[in-house]
Amino acid sequence: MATNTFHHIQANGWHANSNHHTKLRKISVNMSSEAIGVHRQVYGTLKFSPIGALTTQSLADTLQLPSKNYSSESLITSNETVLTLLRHGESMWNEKNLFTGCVDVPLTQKGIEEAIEAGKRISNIPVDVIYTSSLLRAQMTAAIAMTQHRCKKVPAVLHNESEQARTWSEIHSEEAREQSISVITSWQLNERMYGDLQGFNKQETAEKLGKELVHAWRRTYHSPPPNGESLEMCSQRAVAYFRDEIEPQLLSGKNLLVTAHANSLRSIIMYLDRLTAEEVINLEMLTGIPMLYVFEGGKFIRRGSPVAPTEAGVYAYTTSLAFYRQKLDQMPA
Ligand SMILES: O=C(O)[C@@H](CO)OP(=O)(O)O
Repeated sequence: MATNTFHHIQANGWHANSNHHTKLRKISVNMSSEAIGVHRQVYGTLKFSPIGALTTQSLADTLQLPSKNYSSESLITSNETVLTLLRHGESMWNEKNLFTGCVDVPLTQKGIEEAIEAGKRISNIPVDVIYTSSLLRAQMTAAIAMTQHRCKKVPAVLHNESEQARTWSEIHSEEAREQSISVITSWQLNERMYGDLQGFNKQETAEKLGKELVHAWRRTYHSPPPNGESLEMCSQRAVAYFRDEIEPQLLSGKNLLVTAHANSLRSIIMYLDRLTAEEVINLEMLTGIPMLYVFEGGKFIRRGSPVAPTEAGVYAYTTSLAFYRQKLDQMPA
């Protein structure tokens, strides 16, 4: 991989060390300057999906926007939707370098700050529904990130653990419902279950049992840690959930935020980017760095990580996103 390419990916908080499959292409995005106010070049990492999001058709579709309603659903009238993936901020066990897996520990102060920063980065990206794991650190990250969102909607957890919990958490005012974003929690998005390693220090374990063995448990696709899940096992439940629950929502026009974990997200990205078992070894997920995908025509196109809310280029990903940002600008303060 060319040095520039590697640096670009690193700058986006995205460590994909694979050097022969990641192609960086420069995409010239020429949008209506009157409508969008930007004409910029956007850099995207393309693996196997062709770029198809920027067509005159989608621009024409997007131009038919209602003026009063600020919901992202009505703003994005093309068939395009966005998927934002976000690993939780630093947890108290990340800080201590302990194998965490399904142990349910909260964020550190640094993790809270990372979630705020992530929220700023996605504050102009539409979010209609939030999916999160059933673990506190992912839920905290989603809730904290949404405090920064310019739509000012309130995330509200749908409690689906029993019929009673579902009924008792219902919102009955239509106005309040419109101003809220449903949060759907699912164990299938949880971190891989780390088995007998949960609670042990990663470095000490590597020193005791051998670096190669521990690296194989942590990063390879097929090797399960003792009594725990391999990435493959984690992938079977996380990707099945993604295909059965998350993809249909994107297809139905919803823009989604998914907050989850290093290995459930590695599984999902492996599926989205069609990585091989070899390639996924080098896929590292940083805490609190959002990654944006555009979903159009049944294809996922990775668009990188939004850098900052002030960065004009962020809004030049697609015309629909630029319009959504423009509508947010018009919202009363
Ligand atoms: O401990 C864990 O649960 C995970 C993520 O922090 O560790 P790893 O770096 O091995 O994926």
